Amino acid sequence: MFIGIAALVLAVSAYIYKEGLRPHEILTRLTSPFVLWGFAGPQKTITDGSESKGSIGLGKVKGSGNGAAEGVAGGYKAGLPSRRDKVDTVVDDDEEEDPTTPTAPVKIELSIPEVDAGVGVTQAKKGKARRRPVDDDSDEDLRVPMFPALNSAQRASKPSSILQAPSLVVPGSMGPPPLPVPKLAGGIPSLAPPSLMPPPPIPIRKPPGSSAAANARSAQYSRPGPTGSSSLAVPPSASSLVVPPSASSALGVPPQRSSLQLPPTHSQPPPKPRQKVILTPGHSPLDWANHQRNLPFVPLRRITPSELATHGARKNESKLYWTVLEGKVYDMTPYLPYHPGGEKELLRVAGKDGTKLFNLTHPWVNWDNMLRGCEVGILVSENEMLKKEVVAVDGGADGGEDLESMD
Ligand code: HEM
Repeated sequence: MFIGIAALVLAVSAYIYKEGLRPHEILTRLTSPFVLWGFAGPQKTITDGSESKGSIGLGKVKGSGNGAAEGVAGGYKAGLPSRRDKVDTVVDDDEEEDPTTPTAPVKIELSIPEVDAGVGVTQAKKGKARRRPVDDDSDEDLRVPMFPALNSAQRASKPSSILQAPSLVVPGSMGPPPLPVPKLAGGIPSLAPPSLMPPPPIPIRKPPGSSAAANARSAQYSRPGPTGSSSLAVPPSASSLVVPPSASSALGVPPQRSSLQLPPTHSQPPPKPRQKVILTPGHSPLDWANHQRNLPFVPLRRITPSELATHGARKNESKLYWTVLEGKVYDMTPYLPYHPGGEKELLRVAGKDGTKLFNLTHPWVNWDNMLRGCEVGILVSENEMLKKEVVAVDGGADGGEDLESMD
């Protein structure tokens, strides 16, 4: 008895050492037969003759052909030949043990719900036992096939992490069902996790003669064309795209008339090209400002149109050129070389009233300030000259005149 127990302990120890089991795995393997047998009732037993690598129960086999076996305290020990083909019936703990039957360790697989095709199954029930046909080579290999099979579709569809997790895989038990794999509309399984949304459908070109729904779907993704009813469509007659006449003339393109465009107006004459002359050195506007300040004082006097005419461009013996701007007579002779428009233009108004022409040419020019030192008098009629003698009174530094004293 003692020797038997010692041998049993040694065998178990040797098996544990060989398998490299951890303590919790040993407890799991020891307790699973009890739990499964006691609460789950009869279990299927695979007797495909594979080598024992799955769960191991410790039990005794009753006899060698009568089908009585005690599957609670036995199991195949490492190195022992398989006796599964001798096991006909698996009985419960409460079944009476036949003392005459030699006990032998038997591997009893308790938690294999299904097996692959071609594997013999013995389904044990309490008090009864049914046996399915078993392969003849079950003596040599009692190994429990892993479920699902290595080449099954279920294993291929499972994440490898689930199958490899030791806490989730109970030897001899069925694994979790495969995770649902979302499929696309075309039947192609998606590789994305099920929590993520599938990508949007690929827009399909509208084939001619397709249905109305397909037309609406394709119109959602298609670019609006000129014939579409979208608000972004460009109207066929876009007058805003017509090149304006000014730009087209500059580019040398004939202008395109549109019904919304105003007709071209020619109310204003084309601008006159500038006629600035190249002034001689020392005759810039700044030079004139300095030169005007140094001009000698000239007493103002009454000047008649006849006298003004003697200071014109022609038949001018004095070579002094006068002009009238708004009633004031100016001797523009010193300004001639400083005039940006040239002497010729300035002499056009010599000996006469030049107000109108001056304002037509450059009304922005402050002539009163520019010609302050050139003023010689005021323009009076011939009748007024005959009445009174004009006497120049004011001879100040700024060239001002006392017009009251002239009267
Ligand atoms: C008598 C007093 C006049 C004074 C003080 C005067 C003064 C000036 C000044 C300061 C400018 C330069 C304007 C600028 O750069 O914007 C100018 C330009 C010119 N002036 Fe006179 N001017 C006088 C009379 C005249 C007259 C009578 C004519 C002849 C019609 C004339 C014809 C011009 C022309 C053609 C220019 C060139 C305009 C241009 O730059 O495009 N000016 N003048």
